[in-house]
Amino acid sequence: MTTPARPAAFVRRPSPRLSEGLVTHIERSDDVDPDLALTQWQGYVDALRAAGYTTVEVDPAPDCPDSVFVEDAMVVAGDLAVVTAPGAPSRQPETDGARAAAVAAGLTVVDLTDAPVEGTIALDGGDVLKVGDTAYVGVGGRTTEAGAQALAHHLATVGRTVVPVQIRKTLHLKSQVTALPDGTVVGYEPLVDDPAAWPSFLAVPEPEGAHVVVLGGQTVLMSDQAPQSAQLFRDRGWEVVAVPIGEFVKLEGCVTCLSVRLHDTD
Ligand SMILES: NC(=O)NCCC[C@H](N)C(=O)O
Repeated sequence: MTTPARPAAFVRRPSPRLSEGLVTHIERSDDVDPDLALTQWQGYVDALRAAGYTTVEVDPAPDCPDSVFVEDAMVVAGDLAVVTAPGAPSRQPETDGARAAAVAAGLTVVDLTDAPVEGTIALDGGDVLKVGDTAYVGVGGRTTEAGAQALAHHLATVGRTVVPVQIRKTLHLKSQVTALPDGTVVGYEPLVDDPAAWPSFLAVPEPEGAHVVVLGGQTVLMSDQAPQSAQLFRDRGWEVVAVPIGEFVKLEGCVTCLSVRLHDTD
């Protein structure tokens, strides 16, 4: 019997300029603590490792305040890494390090913009929610229609289908919904554009309960600021690992955006 390969995840150390990161749908906080952010980031990385992940550090980008949100720079499906075209100009330099890390990891690497699509191609990885062979792509914030079409072009090569979803209420699609291991989509209803659009939707009682990272098997990783949602998930049979990520939430981040998991669910 062969030993299954350990799952892997890309992470990126926070920039010392984290407090200058973008905020769009929330008030800017004046008390982002870079030391606490680094401690929380290390705790998040440790939680991935404790769940059996090998973590691979993308080279830091100290001049890019939002670079810790590495998920936005790359979409991985199977062995394919699509280097994104971030919708915010200040985040576009983040993709060079992401591309280098994906090449070094031996993935097949393509650029999102290298697709036969008309119009402005922009897409953040935070807008891509993978559930089975479907990638739901949030359009309307950082991601354009052309960006979703370009991703569809690339993901078709690995047998994935893109379903565009219009978003208005949050920065990214995965700021409003993510999926449990069985594909149930979870979201905090006041921030979900259209709960009825999801085939299987579970409302959670806290905003931060909407964000889960599937760690494989029965386990999800989430913020420690959503204890009632965590209990709801436990009651449904899932194991929950909860971590403090408050300094990143102040910059409109969540658990999903702090890593790129090299497996097919989010
Ligand atoms: N995928 C994510 O949820 N990314 C969070 C990005 C937050 C960052 N401050 C931004 O506005 O781009």
